[in-house]
Amino acid sequence: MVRTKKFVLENGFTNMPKEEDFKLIEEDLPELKEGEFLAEALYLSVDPYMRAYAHRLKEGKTMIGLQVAKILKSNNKEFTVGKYVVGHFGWATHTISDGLSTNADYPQFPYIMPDFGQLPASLSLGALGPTGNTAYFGFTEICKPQAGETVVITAAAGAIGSHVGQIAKIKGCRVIGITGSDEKCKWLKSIGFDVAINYKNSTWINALSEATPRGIDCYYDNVGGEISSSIIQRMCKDGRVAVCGSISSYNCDVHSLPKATMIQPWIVFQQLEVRGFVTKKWSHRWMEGIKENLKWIQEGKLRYKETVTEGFEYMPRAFIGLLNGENIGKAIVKV
Ligand SMILES: NC(=O)C1=CN([C@@H]2O[C@H](COP(=O)(O)OP(=O)(O)OC[C@H]3O[C@@H](n4cnc5c(N)ncnc54)[C@H](OP(=O)(O)O)[C@@H]3O)[C@@H](O)[C@H]2O)C=CC1
Ligand SMILES: C/C=C/C(C)=O
Repeated sequence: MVRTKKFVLENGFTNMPKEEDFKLIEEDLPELKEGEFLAEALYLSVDPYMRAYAHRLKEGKTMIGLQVAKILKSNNKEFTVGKYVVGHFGWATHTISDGLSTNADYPQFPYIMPDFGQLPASLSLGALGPTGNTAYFGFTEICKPQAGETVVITAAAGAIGSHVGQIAKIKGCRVIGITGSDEKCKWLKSIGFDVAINYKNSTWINALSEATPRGIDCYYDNVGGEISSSIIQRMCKDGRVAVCGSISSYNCDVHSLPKATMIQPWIVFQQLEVRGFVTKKWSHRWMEGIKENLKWIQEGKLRYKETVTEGFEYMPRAFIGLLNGENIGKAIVKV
């Protein structure tokens, strides 16, 4: 008999999630049926979408989330013992799966982790998983960057932002990152960003103007709100905006969303292409993104950083820390 620990949602979130909103419970798992396997989590991901999708979460249900897990027992020919599986198994230490989609709200099939050579399995949650693919497809397909263009990225020191910035450098662009601390700015410069600006400084817009004398060709938007309105007002004609997320709104009730300056005149007169996306759109090309990012990492062109919280019981703390901007690079939890 295997016992799993899991976090269920105790209370629906009001504004910033609190540790009391989660409850850690233990459960015995049943014996495996034909076609099933048992996996033990090694690393779990904490991500902003867990807050953005809060309206879909039900009290008493296991928190949603991706993990990479080791297969301990199996009655499934595709998922054999000893392999690592990447799956949306939620905030749980042990899972029984039949290899099919586990979550109707975020349907995605588990898959066997590709061979990363000596690189850590945790990268399957970040640079060599959804994060890397969100950066790769969202940036290359929507921003369509050209060498010499100016690219601005928000939440630039986070998992996706730092990855996008490095792809932009590979593509020959000039890259400006907007982030929330001087320490993060320093790190962005160390991985090749041309300019890094702390939006918590009251003069950040002046710094952005100085850094973009010709305007902005591509904007990879992770935050939305007033920061994005200020950036979009500096876009060049025919500029492209990839709207990846709007984290500045996630902790607000839908009835009290922050107001931001109107941007439609800039969209019209600069003839901007503004495109939202969800990475699932490129599910059919998933392994292409992973392969490309792996190649860049192996060639030394793409660096990754992880903020690792040790201990499954600290999942809520790691998640709240992410929403508070405590992470640099990808936020993960090591069981
Ligand atoms: N469209 C899609 O398919 C997907 C979209 N996303 C979205 O991408 C974005 C980045 O995600 P990810 O890289 O995983 O997370 P990050 O690693 O970037 O972590 C979130 C960061 O957001 C910043 N932040 C938090 N609150 C605010 C705020 N009010 N204003 C400005 N910045 C804030 C913080 O950094 P700082 O110190 O700089 O403030 C924090 O570290 C999110 O919006 C997420 O929802 C993610 C996955 C898939
Ligand atoms: C699939 C992820 C979506 C967001 C908004 O994070």
